[in-house]
Amino acid sequence: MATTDTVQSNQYLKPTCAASCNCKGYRDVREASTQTDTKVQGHGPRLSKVNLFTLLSLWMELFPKEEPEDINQDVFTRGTGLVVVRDHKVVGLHCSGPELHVGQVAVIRHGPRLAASDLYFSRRPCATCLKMLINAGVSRISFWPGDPEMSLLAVRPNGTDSISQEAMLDAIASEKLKSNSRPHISVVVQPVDPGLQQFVEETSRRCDFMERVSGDDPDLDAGDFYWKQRRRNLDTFSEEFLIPHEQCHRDILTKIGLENFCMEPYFSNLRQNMRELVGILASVAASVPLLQHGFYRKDSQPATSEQRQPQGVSQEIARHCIVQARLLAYRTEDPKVGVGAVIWAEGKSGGCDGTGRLYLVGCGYNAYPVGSEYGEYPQMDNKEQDRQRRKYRYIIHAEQNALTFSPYRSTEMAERMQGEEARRSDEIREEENTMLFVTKCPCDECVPLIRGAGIKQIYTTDLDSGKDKGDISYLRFHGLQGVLKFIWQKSPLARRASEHAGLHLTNGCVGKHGRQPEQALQSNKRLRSATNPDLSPVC
Ligand SMILES: O=c1ccn([C@H]2C[C@H](O)[C@@H](COP(=O)(O)OP(=O)(O)OP(=O)(O)O)O2)c(=O)[nH]1
Repeated sequence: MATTDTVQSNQYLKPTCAASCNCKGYRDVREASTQTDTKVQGHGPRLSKVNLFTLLSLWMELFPKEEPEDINQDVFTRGTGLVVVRDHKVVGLHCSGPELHVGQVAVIRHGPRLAASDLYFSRRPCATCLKMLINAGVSRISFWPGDPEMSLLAVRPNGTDSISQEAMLDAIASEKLKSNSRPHISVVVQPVDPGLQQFVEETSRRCDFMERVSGDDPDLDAGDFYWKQRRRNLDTFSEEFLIPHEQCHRDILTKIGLENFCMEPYFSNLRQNMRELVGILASVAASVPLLQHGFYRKDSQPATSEQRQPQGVSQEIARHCIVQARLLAYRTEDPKVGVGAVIWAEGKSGGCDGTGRLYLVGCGYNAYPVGSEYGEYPQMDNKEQDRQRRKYRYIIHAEQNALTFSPYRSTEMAERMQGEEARRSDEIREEENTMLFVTKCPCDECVPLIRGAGIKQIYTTDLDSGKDKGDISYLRFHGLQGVLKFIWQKSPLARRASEHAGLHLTNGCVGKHGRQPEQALQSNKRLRSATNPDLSPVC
Protein backbone atom coordinates (compact mmCIF):
# COMPACT_ATOMS: atom_id res chain seq x y z
CA MET A 1 0.00 0.00 0.00
CA ALA A 2 1.30 3.43 -0.87
CA THR A 3 2.42 5.84 1.78
CA THR A 4 1.55 9.52 1.73
CA ASP A 5 3.40 12.18 3.69
CA THR A 6 1.50 14.91 5.41
CA VAL A 7 0.91 18.16 3.58
CA GLN A 8 2.82 21.29 4.49
CA SER A 9 0.91 24.03 6.23
CA ASN A 10 0.84 26.14 3.08
CA GLN A 11 -1.17 23.37 1.46
CA TYR A 12 1.38 22.83 -1.23
CA LEU A 13 2.12 19.26 -2.02
CA LYS A 14 4.98 17.91 -0.07
CA PRO A 15 7.17 15.68 -2.20
CA THR A 16 6.01 12.16 -1.60
CA CYS A 17 7.15 8.81 -2.74
CA ALA A 18 5.27 5.95 -4.18
CA ALA A 19 4.67 2.56 -2.66
CA SER A 20 7.77 0.71 -1.55
CA CYS A 21 9.93 3.78 -1.66
CA ASN A 22 11.81 4.15 1.57
CA CYS A 23 13.41 7.52 0.89
CA LYS A 24 13.56 10.13 3.58
CA GLY A 25 11.24 12.40 1.60
CA TYR A 26 11.28 16.14 1.87
CA ARG A 27 14.15 16.47 4.37
CA ASP A 28 16.35 14.44 2.12
CA VAL A 29 15.57 16.64 -0.82
CA ARG A 30 16.15 19.89 1.05
CA GLU A 31 19.59 18.73 2.02
CA ALA A 32 20.28 18.12 -1.64
CA SER A 33 19.35 21.65 -2.57
CA THR A 34 22.07 23.78 -1.10
CA GLN A 35 24.93 25.71 -2.28
CA THR A 36 23.75 28.20 0.32
CA ASP A 37 20.11 27.39 0.05
CA THR A 38 18.69 29.28 2.97
CA LYS A 39 16.26 31.97 1.92
CA VAL A 40 18.34 34.77 0.59
CA GLN A 41 17.53 38.17 2.03
CA GLY A 42 16.58 40.91 -0.37
CA HIS A 43 16.82 38.41 -3.17
CA GLY A 44 14.28 37.42 -5.80
CA PRO A 45 12.64 34.03 -5.31
CA ARG A 46 14.91 31.13 -6.26
CA LEU A 47 14.43 27.87 -8.06
CA SER A 48 15.11 24.92 -5.77
CA LYS A 49 17.82 22.56 -6.99
CA VAL A 50 15.35 19.72 -7.33
CA ASN A 51 13.04 21.83 -9.50
CA LEU A 52 16.01 22.98 -11.56
CA PHE A 53 16.92 19.34 -12.24
CA THR A 54 13.30 18.57 -13.08
CA LEU A 55 13.06 21.51 -15.49
CA LEU A 56 16.35 20.58 -17.13
CA SER A 57 15.07 17.04 -17.65
CA LEU A 58 11.90 18.33 -19.36
CA TRP A 59 13.97 20.68 -21.48
CA MET A 60 16.38 17.89 -22.45
CA GLU A 61 13.44 15.89 -23.77
CA LEU A 62 13.03 18.73 -26.28
CA PHE A 63 16.69 18.70 -27.37
CA PRO A 64 16.75 19.50 -31.13
CA LYS A 65 17.35 16.33 -33.09
CA GLU A 66 19.80 16.41 -35.95
CA GLU A 67 19.24 12.77 -36.84
CA PRO A 68 15.88 11.67 -38.26
CA GLU A 69 13.59 10.13 -35.64
CA ASP A 70 14.21 6.50 -34.88
CA ILE A 71 12.33 4.27 -37.22
CA ASN A 72 12.53 1.31 -34.84
CA GLN A 73 10.64 2.92 -32.00
CA ASP A 74 6.91 2.40 -31.97
CA VAL A 75 4.34 5.06 -31.19
CA PHE A 76 4.13 3.85 -27.62
CA THR A 77 7.70 4.80 -26.71
CA ARG A 78 8.12 8.48 -25.92
CA GLY A 79 11.39 10.41 -26.11
CA THR A 80 12.64 11.21 -22.62
CA GLY A 81 15.09 13.67 -21.06
CA LEU A 82 17.48 12.87 -18.22
CA VAL A 83 19.67 14.80 -15.78
CA VAL A 84 22.40 12.89 -13.94
CA VAL A 85 23.38 14.44 -10.59
CA ARG A 86 26.32 13.59 -8.35
CA ASP A 87 27.09 15.35 -5.10
CA HIS A 88 24.21 17.73 -5.91
CA LYS A 89 25.93 18.79 -9.15
CA VAL A 90 24.72 18.14 -12.68
CA VAL A 91 27.15 15.75 -14.37
CA GLY A 92 25.10 14.65 -17.36
CA LEU A 93 22.34 15.98 -19.59
CA HIS A 94 20.88 13.43 -21.98
CA CYS A 95 17.91 12.53 -24.13
CA SER A 96 16.73 9.40 -25.90
CA GLY A 97 18.87 8.51 -28.89
CA PRO A 98 17.96 7.21 -32.30
CA GLU A 99 18.17 3.63 -31.08
CA LEU A 100 18.50 3.75 -27.32
CA HIS A 101 16.30 4.86 -24.48
CA VAL A 102 17.79 7.57 -22.32
CA GLY A 103 18.32 5.25 -19.32
CA GLN A 104 20.42 2.98 -21.53
CA VAL A 105 22.31 6.01 -22.83
CA ALA A 106 23.16 6.95 -19.22
CA VAL A 107 24.52 3.47 -18.48
CA ILE A 108 26.68 3.54 -21.60
CA ARG A 109 27.90 7.10 -21.06
CA HIS A 110 28.57 6.97 -17.32
CA GLY A 111 29.15 3.25 -16.65
CA PRO A 112 30.27 2.58 -13.07
CA ARG A 113 30.20 6.31 -12.35
CA LEU A 114 26.42 6.03 -12.17
CA ALA A 115 26.76 4.39 -8.76
CA ALA A 116 25.51 6.79 -6.11
CA SER A 117 24.06 9.20 -8.69
CA ASP A 118 20.61 10.76 -8.61
CA LEU A 119 18.70 10.62 -11.87
CA TYR A 120 15.90 12.98 -12.89
CA PHE A 121 13.75 11.73 -15.79
CA SER A 122 11.13 13.67 -17.75
CA ARG A 123 9.01 10.46 -17.74
CA ARG A 124 8.88 7.32 -15.66
CA PRO A 125 11.55 5.15 -17.32
CA CYS A 126 10.53 1.81 -18.81
CA ALA A 127 11.41 -1.52 -17.22
CA THR A 128 14.25 -2.14 -19.70
CA CYS A 129 16.03 1.01 -18.51
CA LEU A 130 15.04 0.56 -14.89
CA LYS A 131 16.64 -2.87 -14.52
CA MET A 132 19.97 -1.59 -15.90
CA LEU A 133 19.92 1.51 -13.69
CA ILE A 134 19.14 -0.49 -10.57
CA ASN A 135 21.95 -2.83 -11.54
CA ALA A 136 24.33 0.14 -11.94
CA GLY A 137 23.69 1.11 -8.31
CA VAL A 138 22.11 4.53 -8.73
CA SER A 139 20.91 6.17 -5.51
CA ARG A 140 17.70 7.78 -6.60
CA ILE A 141 15.48 7.81 -9.63
CA SER A 142 13.05 10.68 -9.79
CA PHE A 143 10.57 11.14 -12.59
CA TRP A 144 7.98 13.63 -13.81
CA PRO A 145 4.52 12.20 -13.05
CA GLY A 146 3.02 12.53 -16.54
CA ASP A 147 2.70 9.98 -19.30
CA PRO A 148 5.50 7.41 -18.85
CA GLU A 149 8.18 6.55 -21.40
CA MET A 150 6.11 3.51 -22.42
CA SER A 151 3.12 5.68 -23.16
CA LEU A 152 -0.20 4.97 -21.53
CA LEU A 153 -1.74 7.76 -23.59
CA ALA A 154 -0.64 6.94 -27.12
CA VAL A 155 -3.34 5.78 -29.48
CA ARG A 156 -2.72 3.17 -32.14
CA PRO A 157 -2.66 4.67 -35.64
CA ASN A 158 -5.93 2.83 -36.45
CA GLY A 159 -7.43 4.20 -33.24
CA THR A 160 -8.61 0.81 -32.00
CA ASP A 161 -6.50 0.39 -28.92
CA SER A 162 -5.64 3.26 -26.57
CA ILE A 163 -3.26 1.39 -24.30
CA SER A 164 -0.90 -1.17 -25.73
CA GLN A 165 -0.47 -4.52 -24.13
CA GLU A 166 3.25 -3.72 -24.06
CA ALA A 167 2.75 -0.54 -22.04
CA MET A 168 0.62 -2.38 -19.49
CA LEU A 169 3.15 -5.20 -19.14
CA ASP A 170 5.89 -2.61 -18.79
CA ALA A 171 3.98 -0.79 -16.03
CA ILE A 172 3.61 -4.06 -14.10
CA ALA A 173 7.28 -5.00 -14.58
CA SER A 174 8.44 -1.53 -13.50
CA GLU A 175 6.41 -1.79 -10.31
CA LYS A 176 7.94 -5.16 -9.55
CA LEU A 177 11.45 -3.81 -10.16
CA LYS A 178 10.71 -0.80 -7.98
CA SER A 179 9.46 -2.83 -5.06
CA ASN A 180 12.54 -5.06 -5.15
CA SER A 181 15.16 -2.39 -5.69
CA ARG A 182 17.58 -0.54 -3.49
CA PRO A 183 17.42 2.93 -5.13
CA HIS A 184 14.70 5.35 -4.14
CA ILE A 185 12.31 5.55 -7.05
CA SER A 186 9.98 8.45 -6.59
CA VAL A 187 8.36 11.63 -7.78
CA VAL A 188 9.94 14.80 -6.44
CA VAL A 189 8.14 17.89 -7.65
CA GLN A 190 8.66 20.62 -5.10
CA PRO A 191 6.34 23.57 -4.59
CA VAL A 192 7.52 26.60 -6.52
CA ASP A 193 8.59 29.58 -4.35
CA PRO A 194 5.76 32.11 -4.08
CA GLY A 195 6.34 34.81 -6.67
CA LEU A 196 8.88 32.78 -8.64
CA GLN A 197 6.67 32.41 -11.72
CA GLN A 198 6.15 36.15 -11.93
CA PHE A 199 9.81 36.85 -11.24
CA VAL A 200 10.84 34.49 -14.05
CA GLU A 201 8.36 36.09 -16.46
CA GLU A 202 9.62 39.60 -15.70
CA THR A 203 13.30 38.78 -15.76
CA SER A 204 12.91 36.70 -18.93
CA ARG A 205 11.12 39.51 -20.70
CA ARG A 206 13.98 41.87 -19.82
CA CYS A 207 16.97 39.56 -20.10
CA ASP A 208 19.93 40.51 -22.32
CA PHE A 209 18.62 38.38 -25.19
CA MET A 210 15.26 40.14 -25.22
CA GLU A 211 16.99 43.51 -24.69
CA ARG A 212 18.91 42.90 -27.87
CA VAL A 213 15.76 41.91 -29.77
CA SER A 214 13.90 45.05 -28.73
CA GLY A 215 17.00 47.25 -29.13
CA ASP A 216 17.40 46.07 -32.72
CA ASP A 217 13.81 46.91 -33.61
CA PRO A 218 12.58 50.07 -31.94
CA ASP A 219 9.19 49.57 -33.54
CA LEU A 220 8.72 46.19 -31.95
CA ASP A 221 6.33 45.90 -29.04
CA ALA A 222 8.75 43.68 -27.14
CA GLY A 223 6.28 42.88 -24.36
CA ASP A 224 3.64 41.69 -26.79
CA PHE A 225 6.25 39.79 -28.78
CA TYR A 226 7.49 38.05 -25.64
CA TRP A 227 3.99 37.10 -24.46
CA LYS A 228 3.15 35.59 -27.83
CA GLN A 229 6.29 33.46 -27.71
CA ARG A 230 5.48 32.41 -24.19
CA ARG A 231 1.86 31.53 -25.05
CA ARG A 232 3.06 29.38 -27.94
CA ASN A 233 5.57 27.60 -25.72
CA LEU A 234 3.00 27.08 -23.02
CA ASP A 235 0.63 25.38 -25.46
CA THR A 236 3.37 23.11 -26.83
CA PHE A 237 4.88 22.23 -23.47
CA SER A 238 1.49 21.64 -21.83
CA GLU A 239 0.61 19.19 -24.56
CA GLU A 240 3.94 17.46 -24.07
CA PHE A 241 4.16 17.31 -20.30
CA LEU A 242 0.71 17.81 -18.76
CA ILE A 243 -2.38 15.65 -18.82
CA PRO A 244 -5.41 17.89 -19.33
CA HIS A 245 -8.11 15.56 -18.03
CA GLU A 246 -8.03 14.90 -14.32
CA GLN A 247 -9.51 11.43 -14.54
CA CYS A 248 -7.03 10.43 -17.22
CA HIS A 249 -4.18 11.69 -15.03
CA ARG A 250 -5.50 9.71 -12.05
CA ASP A 251 -5.69 6.57 -14.21
CA ILE A 252 -2.09 6.97 -15.30
CA LEU A 253 -0.85 7.63 -11.77
CA THR A 254 -2.68 4.53 -10.55
CA LYS A 255 -1.23 2.36 -13.31
CA ILE A 256 2.31 3.46 -12.48
CA GLY A 257 1.92 2.82 -8.77
CA LEU A 258 1.29 6.40 -7.65
CA GLU A 259 -2.25 5.95 -6.37
CA ASN A 260 -1.31 7.96 -3.28
CA PHE A 261 -1.14 11.06 -5.47
CA CYS A 262 -4.74 10.57 -6.55
CA MET A 263 -6.08 11.62 -3.16
CA GLU A 264 -6.92 15.22 -2.39
CA PRO A 265 -5.38 17.64 -1.67
CA TYR A 266 -2.25 15.94 -3.04
CA PHE A 267 -3.64 15.50 -6.51
CA SER A 268 -4.62 19.17 -7.00
CA ASN A 269 -1.35 20.34 -5.50
CA LEU A 270 0.65 18.03 -7.72
CA ARG A 271 -1.14 19.29 -10.82
CA GLN A 272 -0.68 22.90 -9.73
CA ASN A 273 3.06 22.39 -9.17
CA MET A 274 3.38 20.70 -12.55
CA ARG A 275 1.54 23.57 -14.27
CA GLU A 276 3.75 26.17 -12.56
CA LEU A 277 6.95 24.42 -13.59
CA VAL A 278 5.77 24.12 -17.18
CA GLY A 279 4.89 27.85 -17.04
CA ILE A 280 8.43 28.66 -15.88
CA LEU A 281 9.90 26.62 -18.71
CA ALA A 282 7.65 28.43 -21.21
CA SER A 283 8.80 31.83 -19.89
CA VAL A 284 12.50 31.02 -19.96
CA ALA A 285 12.33 29.46 -23.43
CA ALA A 286 10.47 32.55 -24.71
CA SER A 287 13.39 34.77 -23.70
CA VAL A 288 15.68 33.50 -26.46
CA PRO A 289 13.50 33.82 -29.59
CA LEU A 290 15.15 32.51 -32.76
CA LEU A 291 12.77 34.27 -35.13
CA GLN A 292 15.11 36.92 -36.51
CA HIS A 293 17.98 36.55 -34.06
CA GLY A 294 20.54 33.86 -33.53
CA PHE A 295 24.20 33.34 -32.61
CA TYR A 296 26.47 34.75 -35.29
CA ARG A 297 30.07 35.84 -35.51
CA LYS A 298 30.57 39.57 -35.51
CA ASP A 299 31.06 41.15 -38.92
CA SER A 300 33.95 43.08 -37.50
CA GLN A 301 35.98 39.98 -36.70
CA PRO A 302 39.01 39.87 -38.96
CA ALA A 303 39.45 36.76 -41.06
CA THR A 304 42.22 34.86 -39.33
CA SER A 305 43.31 31.29 -38.92
CA GLU A 306 40.46 31.04 -36.42
CA GLN A 307 38.27 30.28 -39.38
CA ARG A 308 39.93 26.93 -39.77
CA GLN A 309 38.47 25.88 -36.44
CA PRO A 310 35.30 23.82 -36.54
CA GLN A 311 32.19 25.87 -37.09
CA GLY A 312 29.47 26.05 -34.53
CA VAL A 313 26.42 24.00 -33.67
CA SER A 314 23.04 24.70 -35.26
CA GLN A 315 21.05 27.70 -34.10
CA GLU A 316 18.49 25.42 -32.44
CA ILE A 317 21.13 23.63 -30.40
CA ALA A 318 22.87 26.89 -29.47
CA ARG A 319 19.54 28.31 -28.30
CA HIS A 320 18.74 25.10 -26.42
CA CYS A 321 22.02 25.31 -24.51
CA ILE A 322 21.53 29.00 -23.72
CA VAL A 323 18.08 28.19 -22.30
CA GLN A 324 19.76 25.55 -20.10
CA ALA A 325 22.06 28.31 -18.87
CA ARG A 326 19.14 30.68 -18.30
CA LEU A 327 17.42 28.02 -16.17
CA LEU A 328 20.60 27.64 -14.11
CA ALA A 329 20.69 31.40 -13.57
CA TYR A 330 17.56 31.12 -11.38
CA ARG A 331 19.78 29.48 -8.75
CA THR A 332 21.92 32.59 -8.47
CA GLU A 333 22.99 33.95 -5.11
CA ASP A 334 23.68 37.41 -6.46
CA PRO A 335 20.85 39.60 -5.19
CA LYS A 336 20.75 41.50 -8.46
CA VAL A 337 21.75 39.49 -11.47
CA GLY A 338 21.59 35.78 -12.24
CA VAL A 339 24.10 34.30 -14.67
CA GLY A 340 24.16 30.72 -15.95
CA ALA A 341 26.81 28.86 -17.95
CA VAL A 342 27.00 25.43 -19.57
CA ILE A 343 29.97 23.86 -21.29
CA TRP A 344 29.43 21.19 -23.94
CA ALA A 345 32.04 19.38 -26.01
CA GLU A 346 31.76 17.60 -29.32
CA GLY A 347 33.25 14.11 -29.09
CA LYS A 348 35.15 12.67 -32.03
CA SER A 349 33.04 9.56 -32.36
CA GLY A 350 29.28 9.39 -32.92
CA GLY A 351 27.25 9.13 -29.74
CA CYS A 352 24.32 6.93 -28.80
CA ASP A 353 22.75 9.94 -27.10
CA GLY A 354 19.99 12.05 -28.59
CA THR A 355 22.49 14.89 -28.23
CA GLY A 356 24.61 13.21 -30.93
CA ARG A 357 28.32 13.71 -30.35
CA LEU A 358 27.74 16.47 -27.80
CA TYR A 359 28.38 15.75 -24.15
CA LEU A 360 28.21 17.95 -21.07
CA VAL A 361 31.51 19.16 -19.63
CA GLY A 362 30.15 21.28 -16.79
CA CYS A 363 27.62 23.89 -15.75
CA GLY A 364 27.19 26.55 -13.10
CA TYR A 365 25.66 29.82 -11.94
CA ASN A 366 27.02 32.78 -10.02
CA ALA A 367 27.05 32.12 -6.29
CA TYR A 368 29.15 32.38 -3.16
CA PRO A 369 31.81 29.69 -2.60
CA VAL A 370 30.41 26.22 -1.90
CA GLY A 371 29.61 25.69 1.73
CA SER A 372 29.18 29.39 2.51
CA GLU A 373 26.61 30.39 5.03
CA TYR A 374 24.55 33.07 3.42
CA GLY A 375 25.26 36.33 5.22
CA GLU A 376 28.97 35.53 5.62
CA TYR A 377 29.78 37.67 2.62
CA PRO A 378 28.77 41.16 1.48
CA GLN A 379 25.98 41.21 -1.06
CA MET A 380 26.01 44.92 -1.76
CA ASP A 381 26.45 46.25 -5.27
CA ASN A 382 25.96 49.93 -4.52
CA LYS A 383 28.95 51.54 -6.15
CA GLU A 384 28.65 54.68 -4.04
CA GLN A 385 29.36 52.78 -0.85
CA ASP A 386 32.31 51.27 0.94
CA ARG A 387 34.27 49.08 -1.52
CA GLN A 388 35.02 46.54 1.19
CA ARG A 389 31.38 45.72 1.56
CA ARG A 390 30.64 44.90 -2.04
CA LYS A 391 29.91 41.46 -3.45
CA TYR A 392 32.40 41.35 -6.32
CA ARG A 393 35.43 39.82 -4.61
CA TYR A 394 33.42 36.93 -3.22
CA ILE A 395 31.06 35.74 -5.92
CA ILE A 396 32.15 32.81 -8.04
CA HIS A 397 31.10 33.59 -11.59
CA ALA A 398 28.91 31.20 -13.58
CA GLU A 399 31.77 30.26 -15.92
CA GLN A 400 34.08 29.68 -12.95
CA ASN A 401 31.60 27.28 -11.37
CA ALA A 402 31.09 25.50 -14.69
CA LEU A 403 34.85 25.03 -15.04
CA THR A 404 35.21 23.86 -11.45
CA PHE A 405 32.42 21.31 -11.46
CA SER A 406 33.20 19.27 -14.50
CA PRO A 407 31.72 15.76 -14.07
CA TYR A 408 35.16 14.23 -14.12
CA ARG A 409 36.77 16.48 -11.59
CA SER A 410 35.27 15.18 -8.36
CA THR A 411 37.89 13.80 -6.03
CA GLU A 412 36.13 10.51 -5.69
CA MET A 413 36.06 10.12 -9.44
CA ALA A 414 39.71 11.06 -9.82
CA GLU A 415 40.59 8.47 -7.19
CA ARG A 416 38.82 5.76 -9.13
CA MET A 417 40.60 6.60 -12.34
CA GLN A 418 44.22 5.91 -12.91
CA GLY A 419 47.12 7.26 -14.91
CA GLU A 420 46.44 8.43 -18.41
CA GLU A 421 42.68 7.98 -18.07
CA ALA A 422 42.60 10.32 -15.07
CA ARG A 423 44.80 12.87 -16.81
CA ARG A 424 42.70 12.94 -19.97
CA SER A 425 39.36 13.12 -18.21
CA ASP A 426 40.53 15.90 -15.93
CA GLU A 427 40.93 18.45 -18.66
CA ILE A 428 39.13 19.82 -21.65
CA ARG A 429 40.41 17.83 -24.60
CA GLU A 430 42.56 19.75 -27.01
CA GLU A 431 41.34 17.81 -30.04
CA GLU A 432 37.66 18.39 -29.32
CA ASN A 433 35.48 21.40 -29.93
CA THR A 434 34.50 22.64 -26.46
CA MET A 435 31.79 25.29 -26.29
CA LEU A 436 30.76 27.67 -23.56
CA PHE A 437 27.17 28.94 -23.48
CA VAL A 438 26.77 31.82 -21.05
CA THR A 439 23.91 34.24 -20.41
CA LYS A 440 26.14 37.27 -19.87
CA CYS A 441 29.17 38.58 -21.67
CA PRO A 442 32.25 37.07 -19.96
CA CYS A 443 34.02 39.64 -17.80
CA ASP A 444 37.75 40.39 -17.66
CA GLU A 445 38.24 37.98 -14.76
CA CYS A 446 36.76 35.09 -16.78
CA VAL A 447 38.24 35.78 -20.23
CA PRO A 448 41.74 34.40 -19.47
CA LEU A 449 40.22 31.42 -17.63
CA ILE A 450 38.14 30.55 -20.66
CA ARG A 451 41.11 30.65 -22.99
CA GLY A 452 43.37 28.90 -20.50
CA ALA A 453 40.84 26.08 -20.07
CA GLY A 454 40.85 25.38 -23.81
CA ILE A 455 37.34 26.54 -24.68
CA LYS A 456 37.11 26.84 -28.48
CA GLN A 457 33.79 28.62 -28.94
CA ILE A 458 31.63 30.99 -26.90
CA TYR A 459 27.91 31.62 -27.38
CA THR A 460 26.72 34.66 -25.51
CA THR A 461 25.30 38.16 -25.63
CA ASP A 462 27.70 41.10 -25.75
CA LEU A 463 25.46 43.80 -24.27
CA ASP A 464 27.98 44.53 -21.53
CA SER A 465 31.04 44.25 -23.73
CA GLY A 466 33.29 47.31 -23.58
CA LYS A 467 31.95 48.48 -20.22
CA ASP A 468 34.03 49.25 -17.19
CA LYS A 469 31.87 49.19 -14.09
CA GLY A 470 34.67 49.78 -11.62
CA ASP A 471 34.43 46.54 -9.66
CA ILE A 472 33.87 44.45 -12.73
CA SER A 473 34.79 45.23 -16.32
CA TYR A 474 34.06 43.77 -19.72
CA LEU A 475 36.89 45.27 -21.76
CA ARG A 476 38.78 42.15 -22.81
CA PHE A 477 36.04 40.06 -24.38
CA HIS A 478 36.19 41.45 -27.89
CA GLY A 479 39.97 41.23 -27.94
CA LEU A 480 39.86 37.56 -26.90
CA GLN A 481 41.87 35.73 -29.55
CA GLY A 482 41.73 32.10 -30.57
CA VAL A 483 38.17 31.52 -29.41
CA LEU A 484 35.29 31.79 -31.86
CA LYS A 485 32.64 34.14 -30.54
CA PHE A 486 29.04 33.62 -31.55
CA ILE A 487 27.08 36.64 -30.42
CA TRP A 488 23.31 36.89 -30.09
CA GLN A 489 22.26 39.28 -32.83
CA LYS A 490 20.07 39.60 -35.88
CA SER A 491 20.75 37.04 -38.58
CA PRO A 492 22.71 38.55 -41.49
CA LEU A 493 19.61 38.08 -43.62
CA ALA A 494 17.31 39.91 -41.20
CA ARG A 495 19.97 42.57 -40.72
CA ARG A 496 20.15 43.25 -44.43
CA ALA A 497 16.37 43.45 -44.59
CA SER A 498 16.34 45.92 -41.68
CA GLU A 499 19.07 48.01 -43.25
CA HIS A 500 17.01 48.19 -46.41
CA ALA A 501 14.05 49.28 -44.37
CA GLY A 502 16.28 51.93 -42.73
CA LEU A 503 15.88 50.59 -39.23
CA HIS A 504 18.23 51.63 -36.45
CA LEU A 505 20.31 48.74 -35.05
CA THR A 506 22.09 48.78 -31.74
CA ASN A 507 25.71 47.82 -32.02
CA GLY A 508 26.73 45.25 -29.45
CA CYS A 509 28.57 47.81 -27.36
CA VAL A 510 25.64 50.11 -26.68
CA GLY A 511 24.23 47.57 -24.28
CA LYS A 512 21.17 47.58 -22.12
CA HIS A 513 21.86 50.99 -20.64
CA GLY A 514 21.97 52.46 -24.12
CA ARG A 515 18.52 51.17 -24.90
CA GLN A 516 15.69 53.54 -25.56
CA PRO A 517 13.48 54.13 -22.58
CA GLU A 518 10.61 51.67 -22.27
CA GLN A 519 8.09 54.41 -22.94
CA ALA A 520 9.68 55.34 -26.22
CA LEU A 521 9.62 51.73 -27.25
CA GLN A 522 5.96 51.50 -26.40
CA SER A 523 5.05 54.19 -28.87
CA ASN A 524 4.11 53.15 -32.34
CA LYS A 525 3.49 49.57 -31.20
CA ARG A 526 3.58 47.19 -34.06
CA LEU A 527 4.64 43.62 -34.18
CA ARG A 528 6.82 43.17 -37.19
CA SER A 529 5.86 40.19 -39.23
CA ALA A 530 8.19 37.45 -38.13
CA THR A 531 10.28 35.89 -40.84
CA ASN A 532 11.08 32.22 -40.77
CA PRO A 533 13.73 31.24 -38.24
CA ASP A 534 17.13 30.96 -39.78
CA LEU A 535 17.83 27.29 -39.34
CA SER A 536 21.25 27.27 -40.93
CA PRO A 537 24.32 26.43 -38.84
CA VAL A 538 25.87 29.37 -37.07
CA CYS A 539 28.60 31.01 -39.06
O1 LIG B 1 31.41 36.72 -16.81
C1 LIG B 1 30.65 36.96 -15.87
C2 LIG B 1 30.39 38.26 -15.44
C3 LIG B 1 29.61 38.46 -14.34
N1 LIG B 1 29.09 37.42 -13.66
C4 LIG B 1 28.29 37.67 -12.47
C5 LIG B 1 29.13 38.01 -11.28
C6 LIG B 1 28.22 38.90 -10.50
O2 LIG B 1 27.39 38.11 -9.67
C7 LIG B 1 27.35 39.58 -11.53
C8 LIG B 1 27.79 41.00 -11.81
O3 LIG B 1 27.22 41.42 -12.99
P1 LIG B 1 27.09 42.95 -13.48
O4 LIG B 1 28.29 43.37 -14.19
O5 LIG B 1 25.86 43.07 -14.28
O6 LIG B 1 26.93 43.73 -12.15
P2 LIG B 1 25.66 44.44 -11.62
O7 LIG B 1 25.69 44.23 -10.17
O8 LIG B 1 24.41 44.01 -12.29
O9 LIG B 1 26.00 45.94 -12.04
P3 LIG B 1 25.25 46.94 -13.06
O10 LIG B 1 23.98 47.35 -12.41
O11 LIG B 1 26.21 48.05 -13.20
O12 LIG B 1 25.00 46.21 -14.37
O13 LIG B 1 27.43 38.77 -12.70
C9 LIG B 1 29.31 36.14 -14.07
O14 LIG B 1 28.82 35.19 -13.48
N2 LIG B 1 30.08 35.94 -15.18
